Amino acid sequence: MLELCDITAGYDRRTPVVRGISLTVAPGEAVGLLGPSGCGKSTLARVAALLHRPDAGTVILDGEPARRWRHRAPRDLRTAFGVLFQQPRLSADPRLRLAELIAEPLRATGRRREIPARVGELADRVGLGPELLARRPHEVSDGQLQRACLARALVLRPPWLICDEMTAMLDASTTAALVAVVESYRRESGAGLLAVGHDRTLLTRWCDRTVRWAELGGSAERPRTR
Ligand SMILES: Nc1ncnc2c1ncn2[C@@H]1O[C@H](COP(=O)(O)OP(=O)(O)OP(=O)(O)O)[C@@H](O)[C@H]1O
Repeated sequence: MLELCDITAGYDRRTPVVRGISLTVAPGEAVGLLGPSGCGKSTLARVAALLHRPDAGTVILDGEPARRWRHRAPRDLRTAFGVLFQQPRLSADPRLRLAELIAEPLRATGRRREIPARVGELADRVGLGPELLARRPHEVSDGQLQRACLARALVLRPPWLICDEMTAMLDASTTAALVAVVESYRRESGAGLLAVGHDRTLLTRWCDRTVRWAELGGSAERPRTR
């Protein structure tokens, strides 16, 4: 269970952008979080993935409250999340070829031996051929780079996925392809998903339930079921 309890977070303690938000994702569940631009969805998504320390409130992962954040979080908690952001270029090292980008989490966790098989399998899954895998981020389209970032997010087989406007920059067919990859991964792994965005049609089709930002807050979650 991923529990966000009464989270207050932001970039200046005097004016938090997220105030007293609570949200729960059950194992295997897909929850969509809808909200207008600038309301704080990305900030909350980063808190959920242990990438941003909240000013107040608790993130509880499978009963264990998170106490450390970013690189200070224990590895097993940090690697429990596969995270995808809206702009793949901001989260991709421009020096790495796509194959190296996908392999990065395996390298960082000392699992180099798994790299060839796992990168091949995931490249197939997201639809990247050998020629694209040899290119660097500036030599591919946003959609191709996002495919590589999705492969990277799945490479450690995380039990949780956090997708922050993952498809906002993409066309309809790439969006459908990436959502299909996420869903097939979730079917086989049982991973839970928090998908953040402002596309109501996409999120209500994709997720088991969708909650609106305006409905969250205080200490109680008031989910909207589709
Ligand atoms: N690194 C930062 N430093 C200071 N303020 C920030 C930072 N990142 C975001 N903000 C501000 O926090 C607020 C919430 O931003 P956030 O990105 O969480 O919203 P969002 O709902 O995801 O928006 P969008 O849908 O446009 O991506 C905004 O007012 C934004 O300007």
